[in-house]
Parts: sequence; structure tokens; C-alpha cells
Amino acid sequence: MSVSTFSSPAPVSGVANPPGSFSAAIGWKQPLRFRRTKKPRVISCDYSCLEVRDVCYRPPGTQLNILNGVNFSLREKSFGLIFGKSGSGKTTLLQLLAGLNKPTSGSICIQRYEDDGQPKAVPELLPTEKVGIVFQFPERFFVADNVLDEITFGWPRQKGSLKLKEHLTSNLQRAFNWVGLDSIPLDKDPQLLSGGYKRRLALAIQLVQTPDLLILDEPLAGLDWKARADVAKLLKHLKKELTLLVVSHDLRELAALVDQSWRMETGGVLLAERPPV
Ligand SMILES: Nc1ncnc2c1ncn2[C@@H]1O[C@H](COP(=O)(O)OP(=O)(O)OP(=O)(O)O)[C@@H](O)[C@H]1O
Repeated sequence: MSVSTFSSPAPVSGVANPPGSFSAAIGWKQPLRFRRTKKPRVISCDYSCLEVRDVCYRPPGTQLNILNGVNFSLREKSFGLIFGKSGSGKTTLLQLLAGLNKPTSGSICIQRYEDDGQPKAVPELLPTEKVGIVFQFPERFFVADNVLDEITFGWPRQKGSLKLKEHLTSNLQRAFNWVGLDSIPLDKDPQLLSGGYKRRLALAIQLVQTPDLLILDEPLAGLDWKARADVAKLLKHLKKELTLLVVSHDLRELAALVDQSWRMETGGVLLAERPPV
């Protein structure tokens, strides 16, 4: 979905593992350092949009459409907000975007545009491996008894996957920097983190996979005012790196971040509307 305009940090082996580094924590013989590669910058003015067209969803075995002709478009590296009454179909839509269910009809695509707004080539189906999703109250799904195991849960365990692990570790370091988890000991029990830090950890787990689109269902729910402000600030920072689509009832805290917003009406109809704050 995004065009890479900057060279990314590349792992380099051959130096001692600094104590507390990810490489040391994982116990690798080939330690990692990070330096910027000298690839030239590519300046590109074209852009892409997530485009949802005429999406309907009816759960198998039922006669009722939860989503009815949903249409919207969200430009890359922007912040989209969906709000609306409980039970209107917001989470159902997020699940379709994340590839957890398939629309009954309609399409979910990425369309590239020229700088002048002309579509470039035909739209491509949204690749679900480039979509991350953080569910409501993600900390309830934490399974490990330390931060490192929680974030590396599901990583390849086979011996032959060193390259992939190096890649993931490089991403992990970047994700921890982005969400401000660098100061947290990797052996800390995730359940002992504050509410705001649990949310940061849940975000980092998704960011390791370098999604282009990150979907968040009620990211501020259940947090105190300080943690809500911290997470909102973090989302503002993340918007510079990837596209964010958020479902939330916390309109006041998020209004300043919003580039585009929609109200989900009862019956699964989505209407472009500013947050009523
Ligand atoms: N598999 C299913 N079968 C039948 N009904 C379903 C199914 N999944 C969701 N629903 C119903 O669809 C409606 C929309 O649910 P959804 O969770 O998407 O709403 P929501 O807008 O996200 O609500 P909330 O804000 O409370 O999270 C609800 O009435 C829900 O009970």
C-alpha cells in the first residue's frame, strides 16, 4: 500500500551483543547492530487508497445483512475513524478488512493514484498479510509470562529460519522504539504493566509484522485519562508511518487526529460524517 521513500535499518553482524539487547535476550550467536543503508531516496508523489466498494455482509446461515452497501476510501498514512451505535456493525466491518471473514458481496481493494488523482492501473485486492488488527481489550488475550515471549509468540521455532528471525528482531526493535517500550525490561510480566503500556505492547506485537494498514477496535476503552492521552499521542505519531483505521466511542480524544470519519448507522450503513464533538 505504501511506497518506500526511505532506506530502512539493516542488521549487521560482527559486534558484541550489548546487554539487554534483543539479540542478547533471544540468545543468538550472531549479534545484531543497526545502521542505515546508503540506498538513494526515491521521491514519489503517487499514493494509494484503501477502497471499500458496496460491501455487504450476511453471516452464514442467517437472513439478515449486518453490513449494507458499505463504501469508503482512506488514503495511505491517514487516520480514519468509524463511530456509531453499539451493534451497528463496526466490528463486523473491521473483521472483513482484516480478512477474518469474507464479504458476501462487494470488494476491498487498494487503488494506486497518480499525483494528479488519476487512478493508476487496476485496483488490487487488499493483501490481508499487510493488515494488522488490535482487538478491544487486547491485554485479555496475552498468553506469556514475560514481555519478550508475548511479543515473539508465534515466531518460527525451526532452526533454519535465522534470516526470518533476524528480520523480525530488526522489526521488533523498531516497533518498541515507535511505541516507547524501550525502557520496559523484556522479562517483565505483561500483566504487571500499566493499562497504557499493555496497549503499547499490543500495538508493538502488530507493528513487528510491518502492516501498511493498522485497524484498532476501541483503543482507548478502559484506560484512565493519562493513559488515554498517551495512547492518543502515540497514534498521532504512528499515523506518520502507516494507515490507521479506528473504531471508537472516544471521539473527544481522537478528534484532533482524524483525517476522515464515518458514522455507522443501525443496519450497517456507513455515512461520511464528522465526529460530533
Ligand atoms: N455471526 C453473527 N451472526 C449473527 N449476528 C451477528 C454475528 N456477528 C455479529 N452479529 C450481530 O451483528 C450486529 C453488529 O455487531 P458488531 O459487533 O459488528 O457491532 P458494533 O457496532 O461493533 O458494536 P459494539 O460497538 O457494541 O462493539 C450485532 O447485532 C451482532 O449481534
